[in-house]
Amino acid sequence: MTKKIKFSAMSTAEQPKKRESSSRDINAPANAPFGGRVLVDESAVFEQNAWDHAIWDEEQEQHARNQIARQSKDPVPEELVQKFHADAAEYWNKFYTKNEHKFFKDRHWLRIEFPELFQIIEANAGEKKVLEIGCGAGNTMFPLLTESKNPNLFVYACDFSSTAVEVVKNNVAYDPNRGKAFVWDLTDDDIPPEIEPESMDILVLIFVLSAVHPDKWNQAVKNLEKMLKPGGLIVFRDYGRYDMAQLRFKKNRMLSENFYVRGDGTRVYFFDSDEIFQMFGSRFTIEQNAVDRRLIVNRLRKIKMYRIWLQGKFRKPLPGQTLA
Ligand SMILES: C[S@@+](CC[C@H](N)C(=O)[O-])C[C@H]1O[C@@H](n2cnc3c(N)ncnc32)[C@H](O)[C@@H]1O
Repeated sequence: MTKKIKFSAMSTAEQPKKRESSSRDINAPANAPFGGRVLVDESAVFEQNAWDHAIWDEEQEQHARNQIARQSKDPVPEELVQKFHADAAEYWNKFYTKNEHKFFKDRHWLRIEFPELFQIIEANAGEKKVLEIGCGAGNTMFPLLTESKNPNLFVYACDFSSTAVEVVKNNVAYDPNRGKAFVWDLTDDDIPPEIEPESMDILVLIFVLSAVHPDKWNQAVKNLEKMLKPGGLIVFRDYGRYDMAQLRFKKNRMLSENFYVRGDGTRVYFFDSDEIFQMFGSRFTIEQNAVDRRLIVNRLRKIKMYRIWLQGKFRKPLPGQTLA
C-alpha cells in the first residue's frame, strides 16, 4: 500500500494566531501560481521537480528540532561573534567582490507574487517611487526599469555594501535619470538623505531582513514606516523557520537562536510568521503573512529538499485610518 503524505494549505502550527493574510494567500491551493502541484501519493514524488504545501509529519519536525539542538551545543565561538556583527557590511562586500556578475537572476516569481510592483510600471500609472532595500545586484530594480512603460517611475536601490551598490551602478541598464543607487544601512538611526519622508509608494524587502541582527529589527521597521507614503506597501520575502538552509548548518555557525553565520561570514536569520506579525503588525495593516512550503526534488539524484519561505505585504494606513 502506498503511504500517503499529508499536505494542506497551512499546517495548524503555521496558522497565524492573530491578524492574517487576506488578499491572495500564496498557500491557497486553487489557482495560486505554484499552488496546484500537490503530492498525494508519495510513490510519485520523483515524477516532477517541485510540490507545494508540504506538511511535515512528526518525525520530520522532530528531526528539525534535533538538528537545531545539536547546532546550539556548538555555537559560534564567543570571541568571534562580535566580529561577525561589527564587520557585517565588509563580509557582504567580499561576497559581491567574489561573485560580482553571478547575481542577477530573472525572478519570474516576482511578477507572480508581487503584481503590485508591476502595476505601477503600466503606462498610465502616474508618478511612482519604489525603493529596493538590501538591493544586492538589483534583482528588483532592473526588471522594473527594463519593463516599465511608465515614464514617471523612479526606482531607488540601496544596500549597506558599497560593493553591491557599485555592481548596480555598473549594470548596463542603470540609468541615473530613472533610478538611483546608494549606500545606506537599514538599521541606521534615520532614513537616508536621498529619500524624502513619506515619499515611497512601494518598499521592497527581499531576503534582506534575514541579514539584520534581531536587536536592530525595530529600528529597521521604524525607518521603513518613515519612508513609506500613507497607503504605501512593503513587499517582503525571506527565509522561513526550518528551511533546509537552516537545518544544514553544521557546528560553530549559530550566532543566536535562529541566527547563523555562513562560511563566507554573511549572517542569516530564519523567521516564523508570528515574528513577522510582531514586527509589522503594530504599524502596518498586514495584507499577507504567509508561509510558502515547497518540496523540491532532484529527480536524478533522488534527493528531496524542503524549502520554507515567508512572504508578506504590509500597508501603511492612511491618516485617520485604524489598522485593519
Ligand atoms: C541575501 S542578499 C539579497 C539581495 C537582494 N535583495 C536579492 O534578493 O537578490 C542580502 C542583501 O542585504 C544587504 N544587507 C544586509 N544587511 C543590510 C542592512 N543592514 N542595510 C542594508 N542592506 C543590508 C546585503 O549587503 C545583501 O546585499
